Amino acid sequence: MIDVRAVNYTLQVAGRPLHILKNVSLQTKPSEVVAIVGPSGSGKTSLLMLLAGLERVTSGSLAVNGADLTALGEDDLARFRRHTMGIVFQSFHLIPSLSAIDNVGLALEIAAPELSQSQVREQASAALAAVGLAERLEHRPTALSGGEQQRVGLARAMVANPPLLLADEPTGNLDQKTGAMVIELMFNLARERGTAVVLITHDAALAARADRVLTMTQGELVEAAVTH
Ligand SMILES: Nc1ncnc2c1ncn2[C@@H]1O[C@H](COP(=O)(O)OP(=O)(O)OP(=O)(O)O)[C@@H](O)[C@H]1O
Repeated sequence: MIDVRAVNYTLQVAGRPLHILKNVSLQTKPSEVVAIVGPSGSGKTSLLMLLAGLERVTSGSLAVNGADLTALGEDDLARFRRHTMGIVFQSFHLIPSLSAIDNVGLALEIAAPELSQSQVREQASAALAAVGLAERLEHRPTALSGGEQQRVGLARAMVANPPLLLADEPTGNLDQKTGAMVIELMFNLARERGTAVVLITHDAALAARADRVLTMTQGELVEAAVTH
């Protein structure tokens, strides 16, 4: 699913190079659930941004689902993102003026413009039911709890059935119990559908539920433990 080899990622900050990722390699299989842990500022989000095609590597190779992201232009990258991955963020990033079903429906429309309005509603509604929110379809984000908002975020990321789910501290804004529930849901959905997952978390207990745990330390990625 993911094939990252000898990736370096360097930004120029105040005229000086900042080496954010150093010789990072990572190979994952389809359906594999990988957790990345590590201290704040170690480069975890930067790696996710590269995997999402939202930033570009400085050197090295990076392929996702068979596509060489270093060779794609911006339009192809955008198309690739729409069809290949769902992304869940720490701060939910829902559109405040839209109901839960419209937040999810909009993502589906973008990924699958050929669908009719009624198909979009039907599939968005099913995606929300899959995260336990069948009774909250018309709620706007402000009328939902944090855990519910993140479940909408998860439904939005999964509604087009992407082969890869990227999650950047999806429980970071939730209390421990709610966070554990959202992760449980995410892992269950991913396993049911064979979705590969790359999850960034500060929570070692949540990370331990993944197939593999890797640790990022000062821009270097190492395999931490085999959990199963
Ligand atoms: N656009 C940028 N300009 C300057 N520095 C940056 C930029 N993006 C990232 N950095 C720096 O690169 C380092 C890695 O950042 P990154 O967000 O990847 O870390 P992280 O491991 O995800 O941290 P956290 O757990 O706190 O989210 C940090 O020191 C950060 O300040």
